[in-house]
Amino acid sequence: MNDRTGLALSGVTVRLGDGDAMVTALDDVNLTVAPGELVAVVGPSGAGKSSLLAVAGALTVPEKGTVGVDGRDLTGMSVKQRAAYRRDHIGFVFQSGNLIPALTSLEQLRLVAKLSNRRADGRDPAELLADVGMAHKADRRPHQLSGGERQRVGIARALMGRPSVLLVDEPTAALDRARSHDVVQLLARETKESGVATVMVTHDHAVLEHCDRMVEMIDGRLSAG
Ligand SMILES: Nc1ncnc2c1ncn2[C@@H]1O[C@H](COP(=O)(O)OP(=O)(O)OP(=O)(O)O)[C@@H](O)[C@H]1O
Repeated sequence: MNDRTGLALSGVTVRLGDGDAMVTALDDVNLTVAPGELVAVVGPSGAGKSSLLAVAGALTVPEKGTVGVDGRDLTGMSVKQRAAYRRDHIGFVFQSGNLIPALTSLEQLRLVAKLSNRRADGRDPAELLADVGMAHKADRRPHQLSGGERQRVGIARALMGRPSVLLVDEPTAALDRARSHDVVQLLARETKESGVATVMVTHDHAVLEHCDRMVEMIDGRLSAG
C-alpha cells in the first residue's frame, strides 16, 4: 500500500460517436484522488459522469490526456495489459450490485479470489464479508437480500483484490434514505481503512456529507463543487 499515489486524470478528452453525431463526453478533464479519499461526482444526465468512470477504470482510452493509477499511465497500455491492470488494481461497484444470481454472498467473494492473480495478498472473503456487516447472510443468494445488502456485498467484492482505485456508479439509486446513508458511510469507512482512491457518481445530494470532496460535471467539464 506504501507505493500508492491514487488516481490522476490529466487533460482527459473523450469523444464518442462519429460524424455529425460526435459528442465531446469529456473535455480536458483534470482530477486527482488521493489514497483514502472519497470524491463524489455530481452533474446532470448526459454530463459525462459514466464516461469519466470508464476512462478512470481503463475501460476506454481517451483521445487526449493521461490516466494515472499509482503513477502508471494506463493510456499507453495494450488492451491485454489494461484488462490485467483493471482486474488487479481497480474495483467497480454498480447501481444494482451486479451480483451473480446463483452464488451466495460468500461465493461472490470467493470467485474473485479464484479469478485473481493476486490471491496471496487478497483479502479473506469471510473476514471482508464480516467487515461490511454481512457475515450473517453469507449463505444467502442475491434475491434473498435487500437492495442495501446487495450493495454491501458488491462493495466487499470490489475490495477483494485490494484495489488502488474504487469506481462506484450510483450506489444508492435503488435505496431509501436510511439505507443510502448506511451504504455511503460504509464506502467512506472502507475507503479510509483500505487506502483506496474512490470516485462515486451520484445524483443523491443527501449522501454528500459522507464524502471528502465533491466535483461537478457539466457538459463534459469538471469544476470543484
Ligand atoms: N456510444 C456513444 N456514442 C455517442 N455518444 C455517446 C455514447 N455514449 C454516450 N454518449 C454521449 O456522451 C455524453 C456523456 O454521456 P455519459 O453517459 O458519460 O453521461 P452521464 O453523465 O453518465 O449521464 P447519466 O447521468 O444520464 O448516466 C452524452 O451526451 C451522451 O449522449
